[in-house]
Amino acid sequence: MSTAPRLNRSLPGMPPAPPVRMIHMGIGNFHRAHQAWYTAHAEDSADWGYAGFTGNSPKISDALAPQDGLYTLVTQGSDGDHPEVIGVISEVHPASDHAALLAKFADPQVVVVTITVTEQGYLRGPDGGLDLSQQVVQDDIAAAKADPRAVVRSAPARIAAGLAARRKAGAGAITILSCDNLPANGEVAQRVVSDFAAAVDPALAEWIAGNVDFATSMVDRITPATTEGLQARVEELCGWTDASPVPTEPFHEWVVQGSFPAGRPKWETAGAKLVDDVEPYEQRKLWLLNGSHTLMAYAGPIRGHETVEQAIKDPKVRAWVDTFWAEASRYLTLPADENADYRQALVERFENPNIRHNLAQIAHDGSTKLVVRTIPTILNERAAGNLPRGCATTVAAWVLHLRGLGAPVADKLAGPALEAANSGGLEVAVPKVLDTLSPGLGQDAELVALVLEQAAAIQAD
Ligand SMILES: NC(=O)c1ccc[n+]([C@@H]2O[C@H](COP(=O)([O-])OP(=O)(O)OC[C@H]3O[C@@H](n4cnc5c(N)ncnc54)[C@H](O)[C@@H]3O)[C@@H](O)[C@H]2O)c1
Ligand SMILES: O=P(O)(O)OC[C@@H](O)[C@@H](O)[C@H](O)[C@H](O)CO
Repeated sequence: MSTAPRLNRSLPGMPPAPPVRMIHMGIGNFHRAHQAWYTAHAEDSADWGYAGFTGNSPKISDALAPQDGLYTLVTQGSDGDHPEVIGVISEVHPASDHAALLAKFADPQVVVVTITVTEQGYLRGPDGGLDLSQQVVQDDIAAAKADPRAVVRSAPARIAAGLAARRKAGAGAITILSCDNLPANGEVAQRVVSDFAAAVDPALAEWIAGNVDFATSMVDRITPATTEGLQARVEELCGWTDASPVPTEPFHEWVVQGSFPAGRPKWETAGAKLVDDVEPYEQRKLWLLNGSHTLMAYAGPIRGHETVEQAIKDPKVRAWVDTFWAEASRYLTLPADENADYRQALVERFENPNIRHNLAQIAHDGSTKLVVRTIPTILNERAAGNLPRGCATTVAAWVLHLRGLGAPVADKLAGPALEAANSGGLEVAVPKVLDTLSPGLGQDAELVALVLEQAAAIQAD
């Protein structure tokens, strides 16, 4: 049993809690390595504290509340582990503390809400709007109609309930800033929150349209899940126990587009880029980094790999990744030489031997991820008359994954794809799975043949 003290603000040298002027919804590892890090490193960090809320499970709030919101961020580079205490989370709450969430939204001092609720947390339907067919959405609409302060569970409903409380309090304009790996994540957040509000109270939807800035951002920092080994390492390096330290890589990037009518931390002083159009950066990151992660997450485990590092160092996987990158790069709008440098830097980041990024973690929720990471390049390539072998490798590996090979399936929305993938032999399954990703794609005989070829290649040797 350790005799080391638990990390908390009364230990010598710990930072004071800044005043709460921001909310984070979906506090997990990524928020703590990224938005909280940028805030802690901004020149006005002493003025900007976070009230952090988990997205669903109370695991992180249970770990951080006894630590006064403090945690150890361990940057794992080729030169070893660098621990740092991050102090900008001034208070932390479980998602179930709905009253606290409403109180923070109603506070005029609070002017920014960052969110990381995962790609599936937005509950989008096939038309991009809020999926009204989902039970949780229907339950939340009924609850919010009966009482605007009623406890609701989905992210769009919780944000809309917070905004209703803000409108009632006359607390003024606010920015909702999405930090999830989704293209046009600000527009996506705006659409699902506005759809929810319109279903509950059209006047609220109108208030949102006039008072809420939905900002968009490209976020990047490879941040795996915490391990017990990291907890032991922190105790060894720092002399305190931390129930929830965060491992991360040295690289970080944040490109933000928003008007922030009520202010924000000076994130640019910590290296964030504030731009008028985030889309070119988003596309490059989602297609090159996340797209190749997705390829490796399904193909890697079938070839016996557990981590990104192992997969990228397998020459066969590396060749598939290079092929995929060449295909996707044809449709990027940033300068070609910058994209080439970006790919080279990605190889170095993926090969980092000190970061253990499990492929099974990245394999979660493929039905949502392939649609934004792989399908756009397939459609672009087919329209140009090309056969995209790299993209076909991702699809083939995903079909094999859905048929039980490699990492276990963890994807609440994969029902139709799972059924399609297991409906017969691969020749039957592949067109059906392609149709779940993009209706009609399964009719493309040349593409189907290529996916089958790559399925054989993944399973060879
Ligand atoms: N980890 C990374 O390297 C990384 C990098 C860039 C972007 N991101 C984005 O951040 C998200 C979270 O990643 P993480 O590493 O912090 O994961 P995590 O598992 O550490 O935390 C996930 C958080 O999301 C919440 N959540 C999960 N499902 C939800 C749902 N359906 N509705 C509302 N909240 C939900 C959880 O309660 C938790 O608070 C990713 O899905 C991705 O979009 C992560
Ligand atoms: O976080 P997800 O689940 O959207 O995707 C898994 C990884 O591709 C992702 O977390 C990357 O590590 C991250 O996007 C790097 O910035």
